[in-house]
Amino acid sequence: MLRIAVPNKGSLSEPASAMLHEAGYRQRKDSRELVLVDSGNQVEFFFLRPRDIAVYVGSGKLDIGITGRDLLQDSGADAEEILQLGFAASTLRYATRPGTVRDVSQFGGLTVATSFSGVVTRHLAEHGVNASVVHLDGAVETAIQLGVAEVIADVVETGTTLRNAGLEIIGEPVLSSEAVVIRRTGRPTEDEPKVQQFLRRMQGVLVARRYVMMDYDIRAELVEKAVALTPGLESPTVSPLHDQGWVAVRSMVPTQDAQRIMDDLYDLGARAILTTGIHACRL
Ligand SMILES: Nc1ncnc2c1ncn2[C@@H]1O[C@H](COP(=O)(O)OP(=O)(O)OP(=O)(O)O)[C@@H](O)[C@H]1O
Ligand SMILES: O=P(O)(O)OC[C@H]1O[C@H](OP(=O)(O)OP(=O)(O)O)[C@H](O)[C@@H]1O
Ligand SMILES: [Mg+2]
Repeated sequence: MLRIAVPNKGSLSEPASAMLHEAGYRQRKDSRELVLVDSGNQVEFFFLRPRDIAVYVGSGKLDIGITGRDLLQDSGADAEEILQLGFAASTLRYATRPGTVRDVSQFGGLTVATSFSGVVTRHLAEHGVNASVVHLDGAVETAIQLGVAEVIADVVETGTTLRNAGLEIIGEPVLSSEAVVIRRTGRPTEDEPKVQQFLRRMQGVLVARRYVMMDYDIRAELVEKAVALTPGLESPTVSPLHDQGWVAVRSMVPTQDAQRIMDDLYDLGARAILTTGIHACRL
Protein backbone atom coordinates (compact mmCIF):
# COMPACT_ATOMS: atom_id res chain seq x y z
CA MET A 1 0.00 0.00 0.00
CA LEU A 2 1.08 3.54 -0.73
CA ARG A 3 1.43 5.49 2.55
CA ILE A 4 0.45 9.15 2.19
CA ALA A 5 0.70 11.98 4.76
CA VAL A 6 -2.16 14.49 4.73
CA PRO A 7 -2.40 17.69 6.85
CA ASN A 8 -4.82 17.18 9.75
CA LYS A 9 -5.36 20.87 10.63
CA GLY A 10 -4.88 24.45 9.42
CA SER A 11 -5.09 26.09 5.99
CA LEU A 12 -3.85 23.02 4.11
CA SER A 13 -6.12 20.41 5.64
CA GLU A 14 -9.54 21.03 4.08
CA PRO A 15 -8.38 21.80 0.49
CA ALA A 16 -6.00 18.81 0.54
CA SER A 17 -8.77 16.43 1.58
CA ALA A 18 -11.14 17.99 -0.98
CA MET A 19 -8.60 17.41 -3.73
CA LEU A 20 -7.97 13.80 -2.69
CA HIS A 21 -11.72 13.22 -2.63
CA GLU A 22 -12.02 14.65 -6.15
CA ALA A 23 -9.22 12.32 -7.21
CA GLY A 24 -11.37 9.37 -6.13
CA TYR A 25 -9.80 8.58 -2.75
CA ARG A 26 -11.74 7.95 0.44
CA GLN A 27 -11.36 10.72 2.98
CA ARG A 28 -12.11 10.77 6.70
CA LYS A 29 -15.55 11.84 7.92
CA ASP A 30 -14.41 12.61 11.46
CA SER A 31 -11.53 15.09 11.95
CA ARG A 32 -10.28 13.00 14.89
CA GLU A 33 -9.45 10.01 12.68
CA LEU A 34 -5.66 9.65 12.49
CA VAL A 35 -5.31 6.87 9.92
CA LEU A 36 -7.61 5.83 7.09
CA VAL A 37 -7.20 2.80 4.87
CA ASP A 38 -8.59 3.10 1.34
CA SER A 39 -8.31 -0.55 0.39
CA GLY A 40 -10.04 -0.07 -2.98
CA ASN A 41 -7.19 2.19 -4.07
CA GLN A 42 -4.48 0.42 -2.07
CA VAL A 43 -3.62 3.63 -0.21
CA GLU A 44 -3.23 4.38 3.51
CA PHE A 45 -3.66 8.02 4.63
CA PHE A 46 -1.97 9.36 7.78
CA PHE A 47 -3.42 12.64 9.07
CA LEU A 48 -0.52 14.55 10.60
CA ARG A 49 0.45 18.06 11.65
CA PRO A 50 1.46 19.95 8.48
CA ARG A 51 4.83 20.82 10.01
CA ASP A 52 5.63 17.18 10.74
CA ILE A 53 4.82 15.82 7.28
CA ALA A 54 8.22 16.58 5.71
CA VAL A 55 9.91 14.86 8.65
CA TYR A 56 7.94 11.62 8.19
CA VAL A 57 8.44 11.63 4.42
CA GLY A 58 12.11 12.67 4.62
CA SER A 59 12.83 9.82 7.03
CA GLY A 60 11.25 7.33 4.62
CA LYS A 61 8.51 6.26 7.07
CA LEU A 62 5.84 7.48 4.66
CA ASP A 63 6.07 7.41 0.85
CA ILE A 64 4.64 10.81 -0.05
CA GLY A 65 2.92 13.74 1.64
CA ILE A 66 1.03 16.95 1.05
CA THR A 67 2.46 20.02 2.78
CA GLY A 68 3.43 23.65 2.16
CA ARG A 69 6.68 24.50 0.34
CA ASP A 70 7.54 26.86 3.24
CA LEU A 71 7.10 24.03 5.77
CA LEU A 72 9.18 21.66 3.64
CA GLN A 73 12.02 24.16 3.33
CA ASP A 74 11.84 25.09 6.99
CA SER A 75 12.06 21.47 8.11
CA GLY A 76 15.40 20.82 6.45
CA ALA A 77 14.08 17.28 5.85
CA ASP A 78 15.53 15.12 3.09
CA ALA A 79 12.44 15.52 0.89
CA GLU A 80 11.64 17.19 -2.43
CA GLU A 81 8.62 18.61 -4.26
CA ILE A 82 7.20 16.42 -7.00
CA LEU A 83 3.92 18.26 -7.79
CA GLN A 84 2.58 21.77 -7.16
CA LEU A 85 -1.05 21.78 -6.09
CA GLY A 86 -1.95 25.47 -6.50
CA PHE A 87 -3.78 26.04 -3.19
CA ALA A 88 -2.62 27.67 0.08
CA ALA A 89 -0.61 30.17 -1.95
CA SER A 90 1.25 32.60 0.28
CA THR A 91 4.55 34.42 0.66
CA LEU A 92 6.87 34.63 3.63
CA ARG A 93 7.55 38.32 4.26
CA TYR A 94 9.44 40.46 6.71
CA ALA A 95 7.39 43.12 8.48
CA THR A 96 8.02 45.78 11.10
CA ARG A 97 6.58 49.00 12.55
CA PRO A 98 6.39 51.66 9.82
CA GLY A 99 9.53 53.76 9.51
CA THR A 100 11.93 51.43 11.33
CA VAL A 101 14.02 49.46 8.81
CA ARG A 102 13.50 49.01 5.05
CA ASP A 103 15.01 45.64 4.17
CA VAL A 104 17.10 42.69 5.33
CA SER A 105 20.40 44.55 4.86
CA GLN A 106 19.48 46.75 7.85
CA PHE A 107 18.61 43.92 10.27
CA GLY A 108 22.10 43.70 11.87
CA GLY A 109 21.79 43.52 15.69
CA LEU A 110 17.98 43.18 15.57
CA THR A 111 15.78 40.26 16.62
CA VAL A 112 13.48 38.56 14.08
CA ALA A 113 10.53 36.53 15.40
CA THR A 114 9.08 33.81 13.16
CA SER A 115 7.57 30.32 12.97
CA PHE A 116 9.96 29.65 10.06
CA SER A 117 13.26 29.92 11.89
CA GLY A 118 15.04 27.45 9.56
CA VAL A 119 14.21 29.43 6.42
CA VAL A 120 14.82 32.81 8.07
CA THR A 121 18.16 31.83 9.64
CA ARG A 122 19.37 30.69 6.21
CA HIS A 123 18.02 33.82 4.50
CA LEU A 124 19.81 36.11 6.98
CA ALA A 125 23.04 34.15 6.55
CA GLU A 126 22.78 34.37 2.75
CA HIS A 127 22.54 38.14 3.10
CA GLY A 128 25.46 38.21 5.54
CA VAL A 129 23.30 39.76 8.26
CA ASN A 130 24.02 39.13 11.93
CA ALA A 131 20.53 39.18 13.51
CA SER A 132 18.99 36.99 16.23
CA VAL A 133 16.08 34.69 15.41
CA VAL A 134 13.36 33.89 17.96
CA HIS A 135 11.15 30.91 17.16
CA LEU A 136 7.43 31.31 17.92
CA ASP A 137 4.61 28.89 17.17
CA GLY A 138 2.07 31.40 15.76
CA ALA A 139 0.43 34.81 16.20
CA VAL A 140 3.90 36.16 15.45
CA GLU A 141 2.61 39.70 14.79
CA THR A 142 2.21 40.27 18.54
CA ALA A 143 5.93 39.72 19.16
CA ILE A 144 6.67 43.30 18.08
CA GLN A 145 3.98 44.82 20.29
CA LEU A 146 5.28 42.87 23.27
CA GLY A 147 8.89 43.82 22.59
CA VAL A 148 10.14 40.29 21.86
CA ALA A 149 11.42 41.34 18.41
CA GLU A 150 11.80 44.39 16.17
CA VAL A 151 11.07 42.45 12.97
CA ILE A 152 8.87 39.44 12.17
CA ALA A 153 8.83 37.04 9.22
CA ASP A 154 5.35 35.65 8.66
CA VAL A 155 3.03 34.07 6.13
CA VAL A 156 1.13 36.66 4.07
CA GLU A 157 -1.85 35.93 1.88
CA THR A 158 -3.93 39.13 1.62
CA GLY A 159 -1.80 41.19 4.05
CA THR A 160 -4.83 41.91 6.25
CA THR A 161 -3.35 40.37 9.41
CA LEU A 162 -0.22 42.51 9.20
CA ARG A 163 -2.17 45.69 8.42
CA ASN A 164 -4.49 45.07 11.34
CA ALA A 165 -1.46 44.70 13.60
CA GLY A 166 -0.16 48.10 12.41
CA LEU A 167 2.85 46.54 10.67
CA GLU A 168 4.23 47.12 7.18
CA ILE A 169 5.79 44.59 4.83
CA ILE A 170 9.41 45.35 4.01
CA GLY A 171 11.90 44.06 1.44
CA GLU A 172 11.51 41.25 -1.08
CA PRO A 173 9.59 38.01 -0.30
CA VAL A 174 11.72 35.46 1.55
CA LEU A 175 9.90 32.74 -0.39
CA SER A 176 6.69 32.01 -2.28
CA SER A 177 4.78 28.98 -1.10
CA GLU A 178 1.86 26.77 -2.10
CA ALA A 179 0.71 23.27 -1.27
CA VAL A 180 2.97 20.61 -2.80
CA VAL A 181 3.31 16.84 -2.96
CA ILE A 182 6.65 15.74 -1.56
CA ARG A 183 8.70 12.57 -1.36
CA ARG A 184 12.08 11.54 -0.03
CA THR A 185 14.81 13.11 -2.16
CA GLY A 186 15.80 11.11 -5.23
CA ARG A 187 13.84 8.09 -4.19
CA PRO A 188 12.16 6.04 -6.87
CA THR A 189 11.06 2.98 -4.89
CA GLU A 190 9.38 -0.31 -5.62
CA ASP A 191 6.18 1.74 -5.16
CA GLU A 192 7.08 4.00 -8.09
CA PRO A 193 4.18 2.94 -10.36
CA LYS A 194 1.73 3.64 -7.51
CA VAL A 195 3.33 7.05 -6.88
CA GLN A 196 3.05 7.90 -10.58
CA GLN A 197 -0.58 6.79 -10.63
CA PHE A 198 -1.29 9.00 -7.60
CA LEU A 199 0.38 11.98 -9.33
CA ARG A 200 -1.62 11.38 -12.53
CA ARG A 201 -4.84 11.42 -10.53
CA MET A 202 -3.90 14.68 -8.79
CA GLN A 203 -2.82 16.25 -12.10
CA GLY A 204 -6.17 15.15 -13.51
CA VAL A 205 -7.94 17.11 -10.78
CA LEU A 206 -5.79 20.18 -11.46
CA VAL A 207 -6.58 20.07 -15.18
CA ALA A 208 -10.29 19.45 -14.55
CA ARG A 209 -10.34 22.49 -12.27
CA ARG A 210 -8.41 24.76 -14.62
CA TYR A 211 -9.87 23.86 -18.02
CA VAL A 212 -13.26 23.58 -19.71
CA MET A 213 -14.10 21.79 -22.95
CA MET A 214 -15.14 24.16 -25.74
CA ASP A 215 -17.15 23.12 -28.81
CA TYR A 216 -18.13 25.33 -31.74
CA ASP A 217 -18.99 25.30 -35.42
CA ILE A 218 -17.02 27.44 -37.88
CA ARG A 219 -16.87 27.90 -41.64
CA ALA A 220 -14.16 25.60 -43.03
CA GLU A 221 -12.08 28.46 -44.47
CA LEU A 222 -11.87 30.10 -41.01
CA VAL A 223 -10.80 27.01 -39.11
CA GLU A 224 -7.09 27.93 -38.96
CA LYS A 225 -7.89 31.33 -37.43
CA ALA A 226 -10.33 29.73 -34.98
CA VAL A 227 -7.88 27.03 -33.94
CA ALA A 228 -5.28 29.72 -33.24
CA LEU A 229 -7.70 31.03 -30.58
CA THR A 230 -8.27 27.55 -29.13
CA PRO A 231 -5.01 25.62 -29.61
CA GLY A 232 -5.90 23.14 -26.85
CA LEU A 233 -3.30 21.27 -24.84
CA GLU A 234 -2.06 19.24 -27.79
CA SER A 235 -4.22 19.69 -30.87
CA PRO A 236 -7.94 20.44 -31.28
CA THR A 237 -10.31 17.89 -32.81
CA VAL A 238 -11.80 19.10 -36.09
CA SER A 239 -14.76 17.07 -37.43
CA PRO A 240 -16.75 17.46 -40.66
CA LEU A 241 -20.37 18.64 -40.47
CA HIS A 242 -23.19 17.55 -42.77
CA ASP A 243 -23.11 21.04 -44.27
CA GLN A 244 -19.80 20.77 -46.18
CA GLY A 245 -18.87 24.45 -45.75
CA TRP A 246 -18.68 24.05 -41.95
CA VAL A 247 -16.62 22.06 -39.41
CA ALA A 248 -17.03 21.35 -35.69
CA VAL A 249 -14.08 22.05 -33.39
CA ARG A 250 -13.49 20.66 -29.89
CA SER A 251 -10.69 21.93 -27.68
CA MET A 252 -9.73 22.43 -24.02
CA VAL A 253 -9.40 26.08 -22.94
CA PRO A 254 -8.40 27.64 -19.59
CA THR A 255 -11.56 28.31 -17.57
CA GLN A 256 -10.47 31.86 -16.75
CA ASP A 257 -10.14 32.75 -20.47
CA ALA A 258 -13.30 30.96 -21.66
CA GLN A 259 -15.63 33.97 -21.89
CA ARG A 260 -13.08 36.11 -23.77
CA ILE A 261 -12.35 33.26 -26.19
CA MET A 262 -16.09 32.75 -26.79
CA ASP A 263 -16.42 36.47 -27.66
CA ASP A 264 -13.44 36.30 -30.02
CA LEU A 265 -14.78 33.12 -31.70
CA TYR A 266 -18.21 34.70 -32.14
CA ASP A 267 -16.64 37.79 -33.73
CA LEU A 268 -14.72 35.51 -36.09
CA GLY A 269 -17.97 33.86 -37.18
CA ALA A 270 -18.16 30.75 -35.01
CA ARG A 271 -21.62 29.68 -33.84
CA ALA A 272 -23.10 27.13 -31.41
CA ILE A 273 -20.21 27.84 -29.05
CA LEU A 274 -20.55 25.69 -25.92
CA THR A 275 -18.38 25.13 -22.89
CA THR A 276 -18.75 22.13 -20.59
CA GLY A 277 -16.97 21.27 -17.36
CA ILE A 278 -14.40 18.49 -17.15
CA HIS A 279 -14.97 16.18 -14.19
CA ALA A 280 -11.77 14.18 -14.39
CA CYS A 281 -9.02 13.46 -16.88
CA ARG A 282 -5.73 11.73 -17.59
CA LEU A 283 -3.55 13.60 -20.00
N1 LIG B 1 -3.77 32.72 5.25
C1 LIG B 1 -3.14 31.79 4.55
N2 LIG B 1 -3.30 31.71 3.21
C2 LIG B 1 -2.67 30.78 2.49
N3 LIG B 1 -1.84 29.87 3.01
C3 LIG B 1 -1.65 29.91 4.31
C4 LIG B 1 -2.29 30.86 5.16
N4 LIG B 1 -1.90 30.63 6.43
C5 LIG B 1 -1.06 29.58 6.37
N5 LIG B 1 -0.91 29.15 5.11
C6 LIG B 1 -0.09 28.04 4.64
O1 LIG B 1 -0.48 26.91 5.38
C7 LIG B 1 0.67 26.19 5.82
C8 LIG B 1 0.74 26.28 7.31
O2 LIG B 1 -0.17 25.44 7.79
P1 LIG B 1 -0.35 25.39 9.38
O3 LIG B 1 -1.45 24.44 9.61
O4 LIG B 1 0.94 25.18 10.07
O5 LIG B 1 -0.73 26.87 9.73
P2 LIG B 1 -2.12 27.52 9.68
O6 LIG B 1 -2.87 27.22 8.46
O7 LIG B 1 -1.84 28.93 9.96
O8 LIG B 1 -2.86 26.80 10.87
P3 LIG B 1 -2.69 27.04 12.44
O9 LIG B 1 -4.04 27.49 12.86
O10 LIG B 1 -2.34 25.71 12.99
O11 LIG B 1 -1.65 28.08 12.61
C9 LIG B 1 1.87 26.89 5.22
O12 LIG B 1 2.25 26.24 4.03
C10 LIG B 1 1.38 28.28 4.97
O13 LIG B 1 2.04 28.91 3.87
O1 LIG C 1 -2.25 37.89 4.86
P1 LIG C 1 -3.47 37.30 5.48
O2 LIG C 1 -4.54 37.04 4.46
O3 LIG C 1 -3.96 38.11 6.64
O4 LIG C 1 -3.12 35.82 6.02
C1 LIG C 1 -1.93 35.54 6.71
C2 LIG C 1 -2.20 35.05 8.11
O5 LIG C 1 -2.87 33.79 8.07
C3 LIG C 1 -2.19 32.88 8.92
O6 LIG C 1 -2.56 33.06 10.23
P2 LIG C 1 -3.60 32.17 11.03
O7 LIG C 1 -4.95 32.79 10.95
O8 LIG C 1 -3.53 30.76 10.62
O9 LIG C 1 -3.07 32.31 12.52
P3 LIG C 1 -1.65 31.88 13.15
O10 LIG C 1 -0.83 33.13 13.16
O11 LIG C 1 -1.99 31.40 14.51
O12 LIG C 1 -1.06 30.83 12.30
C4 LIG C 1 -0.75 33.34 8.81
O13 LIG C 1 0.02 32.89 9.91
C5 LIG C 1 -0.88 34.86 8.81
O14 LIG C 1 -0.89 35.38 10.09
MG1 LIG D 1 -1.48 29.85 11.12
